[in-house]
Amino acid sequence: MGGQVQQPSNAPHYDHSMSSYPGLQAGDVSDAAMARWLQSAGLQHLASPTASPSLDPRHFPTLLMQDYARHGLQNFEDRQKLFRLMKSMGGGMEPGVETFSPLNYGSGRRNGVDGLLSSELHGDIAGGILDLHSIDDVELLSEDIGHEPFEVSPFATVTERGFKNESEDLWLTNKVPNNKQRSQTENSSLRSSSFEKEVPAKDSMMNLARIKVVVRKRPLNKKEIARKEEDIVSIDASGNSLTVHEPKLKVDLTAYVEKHDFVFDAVLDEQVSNDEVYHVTVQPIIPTIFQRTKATCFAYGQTGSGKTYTMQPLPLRACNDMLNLMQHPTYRNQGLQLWLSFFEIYGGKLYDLLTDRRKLCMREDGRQQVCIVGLKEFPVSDVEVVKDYIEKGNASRSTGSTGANEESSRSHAILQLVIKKHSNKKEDKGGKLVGKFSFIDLAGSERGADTTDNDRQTRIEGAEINKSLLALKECIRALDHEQGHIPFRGSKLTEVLRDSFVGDSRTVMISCISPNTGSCEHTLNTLRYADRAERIIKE
Ligand SMILES: Nc1ncnc2c1ncn2[C@@H]1O[C@H](COP(=O)(O)OP(=O)(O)OP(=O)(O)O)[C@@H](O)[C@H]1O
Repeated sequence: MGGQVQQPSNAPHYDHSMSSYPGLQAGDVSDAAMARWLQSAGLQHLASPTASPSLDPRHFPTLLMQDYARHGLQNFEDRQKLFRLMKSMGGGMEPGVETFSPLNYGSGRRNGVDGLLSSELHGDIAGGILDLHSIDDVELLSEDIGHEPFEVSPFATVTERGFKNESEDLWLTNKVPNNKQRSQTENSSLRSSSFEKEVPAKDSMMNLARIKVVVRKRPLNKKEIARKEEDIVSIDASGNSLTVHEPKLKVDLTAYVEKHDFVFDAVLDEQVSNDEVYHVTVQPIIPTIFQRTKATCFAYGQTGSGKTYTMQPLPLRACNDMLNLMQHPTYRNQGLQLWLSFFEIYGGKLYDLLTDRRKLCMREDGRQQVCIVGLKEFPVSDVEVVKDYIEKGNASRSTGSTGANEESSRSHAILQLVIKKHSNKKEDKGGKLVGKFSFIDLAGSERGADTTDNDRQTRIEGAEINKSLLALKECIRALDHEQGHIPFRGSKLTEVLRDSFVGDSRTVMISCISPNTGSCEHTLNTLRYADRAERIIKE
């Protein structure tokens, strides 16, 4: 699996397949048509005359993953888009045929693929799979920003280019990075940033999907390997679908396997590094934080599935990119300052993780703005300092031990990065909020359902966690249906996140799954939670 694109077994010969290229007539591959076609897939930057070497659809049937970088496909999403283009050319598939889940998910997807193949050329390439092209044409203004939006610099160029680093090479060549390589790449990615020189244009930022659902599968751990458990999750090379092979027994006790297929915006296999997770999930949203957006990224999944492992590195990388963007001429003299706070919700109560778990209290002001009284915010201008804050906060978190994880989180931990604009005026004490990114490491999803545990405290924890996860799903549902009423009051978690859901918001949900046989039921539950969230979005 991971990384290597499988070549279609019956890849079309160039001469015969041209008529099936959207907008291209056989023998008439004009640059303009090529550009329009790439544009329809959100890959317009590859059509530029400066893109070298330029892409030629005749080479698609033989294009390998290792060729992607050479053609300027630097990031994961571009590769997914191109892969889908190649698929749509007939690489062993009937147009419009996709993997469908038994839950009948994907009926909308068929339309999307048909849209791509229409002569209009305006079809949404992903049909909502990677809904990066859907345009939010109603730009909701957040209630608490009184000032004008920042102008995008005339120097700004549209770019979706991510940064290429060693971890990406490792991923491409299908090798699992060892610990040394991992720590080297993770440190080097903190020094470099794709935003140092370029700020994406506002239009391209606002084209980002409002809600994105990504699945991450962790590798089998030592205990699971020792127990000879099997890996029952296979990931499609397209990078957006997966199959769970559930072992089952018939009434006559013969064994059989039931397959469950799911499709999401992106599916990351066990070889994908934390850097790549960052590029796919958080990085595209960072510039929007400077444009009055409030973003939320959370990890969901059973205990031991990798939520903390996935979430912990993200704020550090986000800080690095935000600080770099602040140095860009567009923002350098705007009086911007980055602030960090870190707290947890445990048993329905709030605790500041950076001030010895001081108890906090949540209030609403007259404008229904959520205010966490007593929460300490720290100014940040250096990633090393952020590292210390994150370590300190994590050490204060409420953890316990579960069968699957010795260091299991019993709380929801919320790390917020806030950009504020400060002026020299006397009355401007705290600065005005520009944008906010909340990173949430949720407690294990199965705890709420755990009725076998007789410990009262654990049952209270479970009930609270369950309530908040349900409330979170309800809010995402309401948000996506653009309902006037969003049920924030369903739990402390959603109340706290209230201001991240109103106005111009972006949400990324990372569903973490364990691949072993013993976790099958929880894995299916996690995927169904994510699948519902995804379907809510597409309906
Ligand atoms: N993608 C991964 N690659 C390698 N190791 C991983 C990966 N994901 C998780 N792990 C390892 O699995 C173990 C459990 O991960 P983690 O603590 O992140 O789970 P969790 O979902 O946060 O659990 P809990 O809900 O109990 O807090 C850790 O030892 C972690 O290092």
